[in-house]
Amino acid sequence: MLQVNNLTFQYKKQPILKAISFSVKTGEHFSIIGESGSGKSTLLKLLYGTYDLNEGHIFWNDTEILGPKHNLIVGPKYMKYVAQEFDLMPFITVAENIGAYLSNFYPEEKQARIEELLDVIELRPYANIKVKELSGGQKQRVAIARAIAKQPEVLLLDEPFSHIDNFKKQSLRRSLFKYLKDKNITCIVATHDKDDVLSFSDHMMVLHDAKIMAKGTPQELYKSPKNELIASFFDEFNNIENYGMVYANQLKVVENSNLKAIVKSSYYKGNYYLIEAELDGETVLLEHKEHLKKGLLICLSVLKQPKTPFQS
Ligand SMILES: Nc1ncnc2c1ncn2[C@@H]1O[C@H](COP(=O)(O)OP(=O)(O)OP(=O)(O)O)[C@@H](O)[C@H]1O
Repeated sequence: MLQVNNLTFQYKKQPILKAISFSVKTGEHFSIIGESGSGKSTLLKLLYGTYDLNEGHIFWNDTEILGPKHNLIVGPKYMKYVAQEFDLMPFITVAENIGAYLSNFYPEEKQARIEELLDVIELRPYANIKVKELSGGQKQRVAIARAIAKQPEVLLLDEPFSHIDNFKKQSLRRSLFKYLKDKNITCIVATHDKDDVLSFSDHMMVLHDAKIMAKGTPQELYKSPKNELIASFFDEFNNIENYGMVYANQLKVVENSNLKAIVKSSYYKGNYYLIEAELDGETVLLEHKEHLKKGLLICLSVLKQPKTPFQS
């Protein structure tokens, strides 16, 4: 288990992270989300032992993870960290980069392992291409494969698919996260992408103002977002009187109701349209299966229980 107790850190005067405590069980997939600059990358770097903490402790099982004051080489052996700037060897091939830290003692096993990893990152046809000839997204995939080559106990991923196109992203994400679960590798992901979180994370945490704003399972945070920042991570939402935060997919067009709105715009989204409408002088967003004409009067129904008087 990874245990973070009361971690506080500042690069200069301003604290970046204050009194952060959380734990991640072995084999769990844990996501860290938060706005740009909220300290996600910094936290991953601290978990890797890149800097000394100002206060607090980090443990992996019974071993404390300590910073450079205590270690000549940053990064414990059982942990791998894939940073946003992946640091590969450009003049050797994809296969050689992936195998860089694997022992040459058993060449057949090494080859088999490289091939297994090439499949995980879906880059088998590029095995013999030099890394300098790859695109940014392909390099990112090689960096991930190299990090898992020696089967770490803990993998830290910073925006792991940020350079990868939408054509590949979905299948690669499933393939990598399934591989990590199968191997019981604890995985901590800093991300801006709800698709990295919703289907894969066991738990997640939101960083804001140097603190933990919320923690829970993706289902808990999605179903009852504590505030607008959290709701906006997951989806388009509205703030509707008596109901609070209502996702666009919880607002439906019905034959008749007291909620009457005028359509302003329809945005094609593939299997639905995102409709922008005006309700009591406020803009609301809803999902609808068809395009609706600008100026159309529609009646809306909220697929959510109204708030009780005690809810905020
Ligand atoms: N090496 C550094 N020296 C000084 N300040 C830094 C350093 N690295 C990051 N910061 C500052 O720390 C804060 C948190 O940065 P960090 O990169 O951890 O945020 P983040 O949540 O990962 O952002 P993003 O989502 O944009 O990657 C920012 O205000 C940033 O300017």
